[in-house]
Amino acid sequence: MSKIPVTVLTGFLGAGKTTLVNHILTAEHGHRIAVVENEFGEIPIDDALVLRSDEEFFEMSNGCCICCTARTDLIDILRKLIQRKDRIDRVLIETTGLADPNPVAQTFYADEEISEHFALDAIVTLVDSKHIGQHLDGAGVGHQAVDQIAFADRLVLNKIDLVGEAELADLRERLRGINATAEILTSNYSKVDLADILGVGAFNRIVHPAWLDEQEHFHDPAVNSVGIELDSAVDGDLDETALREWLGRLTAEHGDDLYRLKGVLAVREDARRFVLQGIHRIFELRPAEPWGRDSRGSKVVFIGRDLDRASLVAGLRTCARA
Ligand SMILES: Nc1nc2c(ncn2[C@@H]2O[C@H](COP(=O)(O)OP(=O)(O)OP(=O)(O)O)[C@@H](O)[C@H]2O)c(=O)[nH]1
Repeated sequence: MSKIPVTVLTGFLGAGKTTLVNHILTAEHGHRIAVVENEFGEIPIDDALVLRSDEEFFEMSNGCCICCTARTDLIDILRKLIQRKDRIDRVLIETTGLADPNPVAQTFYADEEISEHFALDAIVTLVDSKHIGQHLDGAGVGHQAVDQIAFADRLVLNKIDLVGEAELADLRERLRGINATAEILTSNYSKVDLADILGVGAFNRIVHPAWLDEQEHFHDPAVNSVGIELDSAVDGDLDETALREWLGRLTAEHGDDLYRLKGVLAVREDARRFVLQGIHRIFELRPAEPWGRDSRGSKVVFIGRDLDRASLVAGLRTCARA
């Protein structure tokens, strides 16, 4: 049974989230998306569209529906969506004002029924290209605007009508300094190709090798990124038990500072690649495609605050010697 992919949408105040949601709810894009709103009442939809108090979902004419968690919690909403599964093919959760995607992400791992039907797909962060600079100026880690950029899988630079090419190039450079790995898209009035933000499989995807090369560009001292590469022929494969224990300890002890961990790993005596994905204290390590003729090796990227490269390298190497 295929799981319904879930996109988590974040973005600082005024970035264009509501504009995107309105676009999803009204345009003929062919996707049947359930939009879960944090707070109902933010979307400027007609009076005619306002939910009656006993209704939890409002169906739009393009096949999408909208529901809100103000009245009930996310798990309840998702349970109800399971019953409507034949009518939706994607879920988008707008995390209004929520800097930390951890509680939302947790829902998809911690609850058995939910994780059976849904799979976290990607975290998409909308950025107001004109104004984000002033939010980032002087903002340290822990500031919403910085954090939302740091943990994104996709960054959508919106409002590009308001900036020139040079300004946009500077912005890209700056965002690369906070998040070396997210794919960057641009938009006007949040008009993105929905296929670019929904069902992208960031949580399933094999890590792109270019990620590690991009570490060199990382220069924001507050948020840093540590990329580690082990060549199996030289350093050996990893022991799965040791690896799980180490990751468990690492995320338990440093979960607050670890925004994302992602990687592809060579596990001893297993022909398959193992994919690592994590957000703060949640991590998932699972087998994926076989290595085949590719040479085996482990690549991991940690993104977070004040990460200690030496101890991360030592920790991972220990798993290769276990
Ligand atoms: N010029 C320009 N304005 C835009 C664009 N996208 C959105 N806006 C405008 O920016 C304002 C804020 O957009 P919203 O979609 O409400 O932003 P939001 O992220 O939902 O804002 P909050 O709910 O405050 O977090 C609105 O007036 C939009 O019409 C764009 O690409 N260019």
